[in-house]
Amino acid sequence: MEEFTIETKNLTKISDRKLVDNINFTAYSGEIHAIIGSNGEGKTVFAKLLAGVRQKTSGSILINGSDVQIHDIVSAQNLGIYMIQQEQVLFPALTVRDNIISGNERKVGSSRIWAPSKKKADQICRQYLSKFGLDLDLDAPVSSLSAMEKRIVQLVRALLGRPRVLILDELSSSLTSQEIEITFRFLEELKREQVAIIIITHNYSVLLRYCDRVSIINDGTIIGSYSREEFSNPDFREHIDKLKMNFTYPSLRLTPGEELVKIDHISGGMLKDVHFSLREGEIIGLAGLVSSGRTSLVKAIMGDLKLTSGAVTFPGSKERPFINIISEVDADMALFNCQSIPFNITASNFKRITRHGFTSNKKMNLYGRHYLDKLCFRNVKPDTRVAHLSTGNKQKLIIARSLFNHSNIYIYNEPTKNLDATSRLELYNILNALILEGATVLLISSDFSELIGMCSRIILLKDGRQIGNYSTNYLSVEALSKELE
Ligand SMILES: Nc1ncnc2c1ncn2[C@@H]1O[C@H](COP(=O)(O)OP(=O)(O)OP(=O)(O)O)[C@@H](O)[C@H]1O
Repeated sequence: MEEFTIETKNLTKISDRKLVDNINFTAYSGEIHAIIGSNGEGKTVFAKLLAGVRQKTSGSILINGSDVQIHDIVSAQNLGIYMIQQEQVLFPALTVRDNIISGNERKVGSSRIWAPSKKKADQICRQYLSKFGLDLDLDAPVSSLSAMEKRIVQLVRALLGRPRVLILDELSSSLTSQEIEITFRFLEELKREQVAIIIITHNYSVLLRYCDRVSIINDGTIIGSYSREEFSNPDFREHIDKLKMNFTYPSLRLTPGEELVKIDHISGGMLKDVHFSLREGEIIGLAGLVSSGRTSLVKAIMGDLKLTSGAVTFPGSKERPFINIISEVDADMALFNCQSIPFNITASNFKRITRHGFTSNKKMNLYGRHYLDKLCFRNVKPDTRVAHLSTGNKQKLIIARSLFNHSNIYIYNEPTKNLDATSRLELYNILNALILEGATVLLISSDFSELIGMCSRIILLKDGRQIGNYSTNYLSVEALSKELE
């Protein structure tokens, strides 16, 4: 592929306010260009304008200096611009094969009339999936895949279109460092083929390790662009400090108190002889790769999995206590999109806002405002529509909802996915406050540095078996990844 540039000149998008404000931006073929910034600053809206998912209000997009018209996704794709969105844009009930091939039929050799043969489609799907080390059942519905596998299916679908510009919105969230490495090894290959790769990320190590250039978005506009050689400039460091991307974990190690949950040699589903305890004042990490049994273990604790041996007990409670959980489903599935922000926050415990049998709107709004402040939502008001929130802000809303309902057992599955560094730190401090009050937290995360930074112990699961229960004092990300290989 020949070299080219994709540029924007004064690109602007106005909705109820300016979401993208006069952005001048250039990305070059054969580079990985990162876009960074806090939650809700306009990164996704900007990327969607390039990819034709949303339409600009004014300004222009240019390829090699010539104005191009992007009216919709198809016109963007005809110019070679493809985007992997943060939300999963897949057909959950269709097979892996159909999801990959849909929209790409002509590119895999079908005629105007006939769909591509199953044999040909399978061959192409396997060829691309194997680049990521995946050997998926092509007849499986996409809904049965893990987060990483779904992302790769979306990526493969885009790759079949032979993109010139590939935009990846938060590809690395919920991926382990190994999975990130596999993905970027492939992106490096595309880079050599002169594809311009634009990634939106909150992950500082991804930025340092893989990106050639970075643009910083604040309040809908680009406030600085830096090449890799400029990453040590004081000016750039100042931006990074402001975004807190180089934060250190506020780890708090307390002496564990009473046992709150005892997982006593349980087997059932895919779990085999898993055993550990959750005690007051502890954050315990749970690490495992795809299909390791993390979800089954959560189900077992919630009483939602039939056990063949062992038991989950709650010493100190006569009956099953209330467990506060953030599950792995996408924010869009977990929120009431047509209801207000205060409704979504207080929905976990309407009793707290009920007077004389009626929910009090006044109390609902009061609590809504309180949690918006507590979790530092920027540019968000209680009456902002939930559907219009950025992905990171939706995730914060889920966290706020879980905090609204007090409990002393918290199970948080990937709670920091899509959060900017400031919001992550905010959440870590909240977790510390919870354990200081005597709660216990089971933190499930693909981010091993987060687990090592915040947890006192880490349980390792592999193929449903517990292969380790380690203190994090002397544990490194590399050692943890090696154990799980
Ligand atoms: N359709 C819409 N109408 C009104 N406001 C919107 C709409 N879509 C997005 N916004 C607002 O635009 C701003 C930028 O959103 P965007 O999704 O681009 O943020 P982001 O920088 O990608 O954040 P994150 O890191 O959380 O993904 C947010 O304040 C969001 O609430």
